[in-house]
Amino acid sequence: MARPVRVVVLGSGSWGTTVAGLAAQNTPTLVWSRSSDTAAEINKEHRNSRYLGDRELPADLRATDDLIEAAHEADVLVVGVPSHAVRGTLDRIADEVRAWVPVVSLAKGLEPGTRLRPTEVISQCLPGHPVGLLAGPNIASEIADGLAAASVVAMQDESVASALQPLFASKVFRVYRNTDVLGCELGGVLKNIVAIAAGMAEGLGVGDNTRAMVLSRGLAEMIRLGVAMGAQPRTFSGLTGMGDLIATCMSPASRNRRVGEAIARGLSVEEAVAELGQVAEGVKTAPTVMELAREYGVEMPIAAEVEAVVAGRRTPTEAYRGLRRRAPGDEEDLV
Ligand SMILES: NC(=O)C1=CN([C@@H]2O[C@H](COP(=O)(O)OP(=O)(O)OC[C@H]3O[C@@H](n4cnc5c(N)ncnc54)[C@H](O)[C@@H]3O)[C@@H](O)[C@H]2O)C=CC1
Ligand SMILES: O=C(CO)COP(=O)(O)O
Repeated sequence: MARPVRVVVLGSGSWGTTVAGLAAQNTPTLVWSRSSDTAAEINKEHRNSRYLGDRELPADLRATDDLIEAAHEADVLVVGVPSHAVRGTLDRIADEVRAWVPVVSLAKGLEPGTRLRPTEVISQCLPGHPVGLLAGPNIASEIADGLAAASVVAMQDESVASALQPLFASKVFRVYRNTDVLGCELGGVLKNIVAIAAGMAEGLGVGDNTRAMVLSRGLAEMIRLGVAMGAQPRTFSGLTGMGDLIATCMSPASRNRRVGEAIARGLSVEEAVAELGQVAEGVKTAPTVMELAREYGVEMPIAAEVEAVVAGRRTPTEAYRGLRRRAPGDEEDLV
């Protein structure tokens, strides 16, 4: 009998640990943590208190602080570190991962400097491997609590995607497939910036109509840049686009939204990020997205205001005033 597929997740933050917990219910799974204390806590107490509080993890989820050991074990490699850490982590194991092992990114940001998406960074570090991502409206704490949700494995090769789906799925976690890797990945990246705007709106005490305007016009910006870069417009009305945008903008647990709210309360960006103690990818990604918007010649007024706020050039109140300066054009003009 063939031995089961072994999943290895790199990164033991809130989402890396949660995805490892999902996989461990289906197949032998190992999570790598750069913290030996966290690895020991997962192994001995089946918890990751720093990121997931008292939530109990599957007893057979194993953890290690040895990156090389983790790389050797992988039949499927899941990259769950933040976008800025993907290259540094994978460079250390480029010669250790077996050829053809599929690699699945969880990261929702862009690499600062290169402007590359995480799957592009992965392809540079691990050439020749099938590379894709798992994304959707997936607030980690809710999924760790066992609440129902859905996600998407995006891979160019549908047969690899089909093989990956059951590794992460459960009765309450539905995993779809999509071959539009670019569109799915950009959805997760861009919604974080709109979520910072939604958080600022929350902190400023706006009404529901304003919230809905930020989401809808934010989605229009996501589609505009995505299509200019070559993504399928339809992808943005699915789980990885509108779905993730709604979850992240609405959830008080979203780190990006919380950063926006904290800035509107008067904290500096640095103070807001420090208060959070977890990654809010939209903060680092906003300037990179505006570079892409300029390169592709697309207008992204909401993202531009968010970028100005995180760079300290505007207050949230000024940013919302700034949005009013632009004359409304044709609503259908998405591209
Ligand atoms: N938390 C969530 O609900 C979701 C998060 N994501 C995405 O997943 C990615 C990971 O996020 P989280 O687990 O939530 O972050 P987190 O802030 O909870 O944890 C980050 C993890 O990465 C590790 N890390 C940070 N810098 C590192 C470095 N230079 N080298 C190695 N390890 C490093 C930290 O020690 C920690 O274990 C992000 O791109 C995020 O946008 C995607 C879906 C849901
Ligand atoms: O991507 C997420 C939900 O799908 C998590 O969003 P935050 O990083 O804002 O918490």
